[in-house]
Amino acid sequence: MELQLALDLVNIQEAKELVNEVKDHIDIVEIGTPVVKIEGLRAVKEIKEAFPQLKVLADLKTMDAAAYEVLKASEAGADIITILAAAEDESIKGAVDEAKKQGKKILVDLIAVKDIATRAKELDEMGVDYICVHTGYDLQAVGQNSFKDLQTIKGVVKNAKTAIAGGIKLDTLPEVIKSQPDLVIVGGGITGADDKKSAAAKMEELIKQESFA
Ligand SMILES: O=C(CO)[C@H](O)[C@H](O)COP(=O)(O)O
Repeated sequence: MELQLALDLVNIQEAKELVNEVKDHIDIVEIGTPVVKIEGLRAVKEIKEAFPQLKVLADLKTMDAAAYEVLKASEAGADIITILAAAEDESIKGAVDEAKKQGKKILVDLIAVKDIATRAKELDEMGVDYICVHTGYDLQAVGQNSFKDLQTIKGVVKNAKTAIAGGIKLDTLPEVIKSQPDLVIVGGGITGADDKKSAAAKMEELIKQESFA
């Protein structure tokens, strides 16, 4: 099980400072969708150059022109690129094919998909690398989370790795870990903590304990 730090509400300099603080306790740095929109793929490039030991995920949430966007993010240094599960199958397949050519991975985000079991099964058959359940900020604000959705996709996904994102904090991480996702994505649970290094270290510890249990 890996831990991904999601950076959504920062500029490139702030991103570098945050990663520097927690770099020993995370596996993947996510350049969040708002960061890519505001700073461009330059954010991916600069973080990969500054922290080559970490994998970098570009959270493009691609909906169309998938192969081209995967190519550009790959050229910027991304190791993993995201596409929306709601995209056309042709887009998903284009993303998967381009990622294979570039030696990169595709994470598909199920945000806003209603029948996640059916879509997760289809995505799995299309050869994506990760399938992620995700409660975005706007649904977190009305008290929702993706913990049950994770169990649902674990029941149908046979090949891809499973991931979960959306409002995960230190106190809810044990419940998430029980469902054994391959990847846990945490933004505010680390970036909003008074002691970010300690929050990331405690999360890493919980994940390690469970992985070896
Ligand atoms: O993709 C995102 C928002 O669309 C976030 O990166 C993801 O939800 C993780 O952040 P947080 O833990 O703060 O919810």
